[in-house]
Amino acid sequence: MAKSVIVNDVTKIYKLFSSPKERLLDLVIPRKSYGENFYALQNVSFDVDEGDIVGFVGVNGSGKSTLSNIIAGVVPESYGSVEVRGQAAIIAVNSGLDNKLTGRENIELKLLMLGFNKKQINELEDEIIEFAEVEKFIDQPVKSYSSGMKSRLGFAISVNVDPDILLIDEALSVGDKAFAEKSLAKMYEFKESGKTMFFVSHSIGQMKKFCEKVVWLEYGGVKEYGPAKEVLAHYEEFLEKYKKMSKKEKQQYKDEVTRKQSGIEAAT
Ligand SMILES: Nc1ncnc2c1ncn2[C@@H]1O[C@H](COP(=O)(O)OP(=O)(O)OP(=O)(O)O)[C@@H](O)[C@H]1O
Repeated sequence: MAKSVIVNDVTKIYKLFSSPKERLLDLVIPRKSYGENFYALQNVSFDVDEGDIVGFVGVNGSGKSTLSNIIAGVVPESYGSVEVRGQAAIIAVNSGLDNKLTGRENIELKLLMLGFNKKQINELEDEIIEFAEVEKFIDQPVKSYSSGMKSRLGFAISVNVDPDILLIDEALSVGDKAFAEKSLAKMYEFKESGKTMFFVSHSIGQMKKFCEKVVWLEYGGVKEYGPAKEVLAHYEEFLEKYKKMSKKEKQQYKDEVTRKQSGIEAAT
């Protein structure tokens, strides 16, 4: 089976600044001393076959969105590499639309960036507008849209460009029931056509229904990767325990995991 995505030792570092002044200083005189390095992902490796449907699970802040955005090419990795065969498109709750532009301008910009020509854009535009159900508002700036409208438009653009790889980040949790059903039908179409899909959701039920494999992320590292049934069973077991932990115990657990990830063993 041909590989569709190879994630090779990917690390993502965000710089955390203590003040806007520090951020500015870092821009003017970039020095290591400005800002603190925060590891959102650390040495993440796994690969995915063509046609696989892969879920990302993990508690809040474990790096699911960062990883999806890196695979989609929206966010650059700091170290490591991601090989992607074909065109990837991401659908996210935060739909990646430019608020200052109108809906139509956003469609055109996104399609231009994906390499479509004027004729193809004209053909696709109406389909996208109709799918998103935003006909009346398409020439208004996106900042005037409701969050449901924004996510419908983001979803419509991503699925209608017919990408080889589709990443869906919590996108099914917004919008009304009718749109969610329409979106799900579109995703099943993708599944049937044998395309690779990534799926981020806090709903284990949705994961079970949809995914064949699951990557369990824990504070930026891969805790487990394998058949969905197996990994989700382990993750559910963990969640039961995690939910019962106090804030202090959660912090201790996080410290222990991140210490192991960075290769520093406890002194005792
Ligand atoms: N632009 C950024 N600058 C600084 N830190 C960031 C940035 N984006 C994400 N992070 C941090 O990186 C970590 C991973 O975030 P990410 O959104 O990928 O996690 P997640 O698993 O998708 O979380 P959630 O389930 O809450 O959506 C978090 O601690 C987050 O605060």
